[in-house]
Amino acid sequence: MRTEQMKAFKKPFNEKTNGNDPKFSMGSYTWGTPSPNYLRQLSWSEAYHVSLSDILGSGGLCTLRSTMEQFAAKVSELAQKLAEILVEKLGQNYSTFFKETCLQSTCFIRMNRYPTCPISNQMFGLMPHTDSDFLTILHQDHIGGLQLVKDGKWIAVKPNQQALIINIGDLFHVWSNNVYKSVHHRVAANKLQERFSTAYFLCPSYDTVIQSCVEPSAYRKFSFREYRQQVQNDVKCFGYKVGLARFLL
Ligand SMILES: O=C(O)CCC(=O)C(=O)O
Ligand SMILES: [Fe+2]
Repeated sequence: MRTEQMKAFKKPFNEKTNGNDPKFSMGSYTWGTPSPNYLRQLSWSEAYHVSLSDILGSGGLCTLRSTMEQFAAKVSELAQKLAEILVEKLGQNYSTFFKETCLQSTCFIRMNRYPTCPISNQMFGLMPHTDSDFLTILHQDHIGGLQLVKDGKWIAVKPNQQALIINIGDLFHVWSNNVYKSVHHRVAANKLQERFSTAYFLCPSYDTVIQSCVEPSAYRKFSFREYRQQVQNDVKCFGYKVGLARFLL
């Protein structure tokens, strides 16, 4: 998977941006941040953010897409299992909720590349954020740079290529009514070495209503579509994601 990912990023810029190669939907390839207001809001990275509905059943014609499909099949099984365990630990009986709402076709894979950055002390590889999903399964290479907030402090996640990193996302945060915390994370820019990572986002269909599994809920109900829209609008207007604060009751 990583080899195919590296090949995809090696393509000339105009091939990546015109959306024809490697045949993902228009807009899957992104670089930087959509509308930064100042330098520190510009992520020093490029990514393919791919809806699995684009690649499922693509057959063997494109090596990247069929590799992604195989990767997704394995990782989605793991994501489902983890979600089930997390629900069970909450004492909730929603054993089929994730199987029914987070189909493979509604999930996403994001391939990230962080090029070397000559002004690494002024930039992030990826701006601080939380993920807008139920949970994320992340694989990073040996370079390091991922950091997360623990007890109010930014700490580095030691790179380990033999391990997967599991992040709770905003939707589980709401669903568990603040029991599982959506983790703030970011990637430091690196002056000397490029870095790659691959993320699988467990997402529901856009119509799914997100609400806490217990009452009284700290958040108002919203659809996943509404949440994505709000996040996109905020990023466009302010240069950053406001996130769950918008939905607090
Ligand atoms: O590259 C990483 O380690 C983090 C990637 C990430 O947070 C994301 O794609 O949402
Ligand atoms: Fe993330």
